[in-house]
Amino acid sequence: MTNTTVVQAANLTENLESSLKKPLLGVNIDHVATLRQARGVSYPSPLAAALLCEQAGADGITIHLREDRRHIQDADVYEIAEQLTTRMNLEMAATTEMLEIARKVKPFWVCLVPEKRAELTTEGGLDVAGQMPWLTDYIAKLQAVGIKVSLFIDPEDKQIAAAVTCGADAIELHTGAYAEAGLVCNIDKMNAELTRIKQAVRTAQDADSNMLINAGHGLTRDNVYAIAQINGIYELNIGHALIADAVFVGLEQAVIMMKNAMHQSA
Ligand SMILES: CC(=O)[C@@H](O)[C@H](O)COP(=O)(O)O
Ligand SMILES: NCC(=O)COP(=O)(O)O
Repeated sequence: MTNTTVVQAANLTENLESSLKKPLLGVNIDHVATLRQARGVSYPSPLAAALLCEQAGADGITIHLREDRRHIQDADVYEIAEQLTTRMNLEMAATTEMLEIARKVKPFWVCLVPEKRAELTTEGGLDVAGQMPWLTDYIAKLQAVGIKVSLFIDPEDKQIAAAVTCGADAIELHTGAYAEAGLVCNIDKMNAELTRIKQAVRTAQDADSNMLINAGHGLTRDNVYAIAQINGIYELNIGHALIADAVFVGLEQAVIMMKNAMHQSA
C-alpha cells in the first residue's frame, strides 16, 4: 500500500461516519472525453477536468473505461490515477481485459457495470445474481491487489443479496428509472422509484452493515435532492448533467452548484 492509499483508506473510514447524513459527490468526467473524441484531438483534457473538479470540492472522480473506448481511453486511466488526490472510481465491465488493466492501475474503487455495445448509456444494473461464481472470483482478484469493489445494480432485493454474497465492498444503486420518470414529468412513477431506492438502502443496510451504498445515473440539480436526503447513502456519482452545466457555468462552478443542490432543496 502506498502512503496515498493509506491516507485515502483512513479518510474513507472517517467519511463513512459523516456521510451517513451527507453523501459525498463523485464526479463522472466521461463526457469531457466524449467531447475530445468527437474531434479526435487532444482537448479537452479529462485529467485537467478531474483536477479542477477536485479543487472545486469533488470527493472522488469516476471514469468508465468502456470496451469500445468511445470516450475514456486507456492512457486517461493511467494519467488520472497518477495525479488524483481524492479517489478514482473506475467503472468497467467484468471482462478479463478490464481485470488486467485494473490490476495494473490499482484505482481505489472499481465499479463493475453491465455494458451493451449499442446502448447510449448504461441501461440497467449488473445481473449479479445471474453470474455469482464468475463475479465472486473476479471481485476476489481485484481485492487481492487492494482494490475496493462496488457493483452497479438495480434497486432489487435479489441483486443486493447477491452482491453481499459475492463479497462486494459497496453497491451503487441505479437511479436511472427515477431520473427518466422525472424527465417525462411522471411524478407517480418518480415517487415509486424513489420509494424503491429507499427500500433498497434499508435492505442493503440490514443485509450487511459494512457494505457502502452509493447511487447514481441520470441525476441532475433538479432531481438530486430527494436522493441525497436518503439516510445511509455514502456517495452519489454524477456526470452527464454536471458536465452539461459546465458548458454554461464552467466546471468548478458546476461542481459547487451540484453540491449545493444535493444539500438544499431547489
Ligand atoms: C454506470 C453508469 O451509470 C454510468 O456512470 C456509466 O458510466 C454511463 O456510461 P456513459 O458515461 O458512457 O454514459
Ligand atoms: N455511475 C453513475 C455515474 O457515474 C454518472 O452517471 P450520469 O450522471 O453520467 O448519468
